[in-house]
Amino acid sequence: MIQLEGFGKDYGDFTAVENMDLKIEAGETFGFIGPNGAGKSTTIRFLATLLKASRGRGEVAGCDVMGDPMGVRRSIGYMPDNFGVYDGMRVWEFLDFFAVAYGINRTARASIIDNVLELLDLGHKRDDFVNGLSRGMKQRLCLAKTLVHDPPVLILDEPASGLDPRARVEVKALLKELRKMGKTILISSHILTELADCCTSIGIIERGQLLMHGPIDQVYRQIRRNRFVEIAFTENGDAGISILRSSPALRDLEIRPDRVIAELETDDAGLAQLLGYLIAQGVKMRSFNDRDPTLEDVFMTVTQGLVS
Ligand SMILES: Nc1ncnc2c1ncn2[C@@H]1O[C@H](COP(=O)(O)OP(=O)(O)OP(=O)(O)O)[C@@H](O)[C@H]1O
Repeated sequence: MIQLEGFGKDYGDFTAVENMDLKIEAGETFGFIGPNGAGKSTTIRFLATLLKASRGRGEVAGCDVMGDPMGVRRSIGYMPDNFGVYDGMRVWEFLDFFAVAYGINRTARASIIDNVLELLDLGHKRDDFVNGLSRGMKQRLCLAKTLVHDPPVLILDEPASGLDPRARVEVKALLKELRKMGKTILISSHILTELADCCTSIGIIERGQLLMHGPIDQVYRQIRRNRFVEIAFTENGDAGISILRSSPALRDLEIRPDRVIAELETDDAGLAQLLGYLIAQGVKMRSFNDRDPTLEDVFMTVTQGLVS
């Protein structure tokens, strides 16, 4: 549904995105993850037909991004990172304005606006002025705007940025709902955990390079050679930490007040051996938990500390 082939973008001498290949299948919710300045918005703005590529090409819903921009625009709902709402308009008028722009006739518009308002839980704000809405409500209204022409593809640039935790949870729930409706979604974020439970696939971008992408479980598996073990010591914790530090398999060690998290390049046998050794050395533990990597772990492993 979304495809990039050798996409690159330069701003003068500066290369913002290098030679990016990407394929997102229909029905996927793709999390585009990277720190500030990584090149997410540049890629997204190209896909939304707002920016020309310096090299390469892209396709959205079968339409060539540069050859058929109108086809692409009809197929996408785009939410920019810096969105604005027009002052002096009521909520329903704002949506009606975009529905008119998409050429939807008057009769259809009324029911579409009602449906979209209901989906976004904005029905009670129908007649409010948009400039009086809270940030969270404005963000939701912007999301509503992307849906009025019922596009198969949604391209959302940091839709949850600046929202409080409750509003973030609501955005995530909404994304799941939209996925169930069959939408293909590309969503960007620099907050890793934000996307962990609502994406089917992810791509990790840093300094203009897509370092890794694929189905979320595949990406996890690729880095699975590194194991993340959470250990809570009850006695001789200092000795435990020294043992971990002297292990040749240790890649990273995070020490927290109640536990440590060791990243180890080893297998099941190696972990069993380490556990046995800790016990033999008189280190007491209430847990030694080989946990699944989190999105944060994946990101740190993949970017290998290039993040400044
Ligand atoms: N119009 C422009 N002219 C010059 N440089 C630009 C322009 N737009 C973006 N850049 C640079 O290109 C790089 C990528 O920017 P981009 O906005 O795509 O990153 P991003 O991953 O979306 O970051 P953020 O999370 O901060 O939005 C940055 O170094 C940015 O400063």
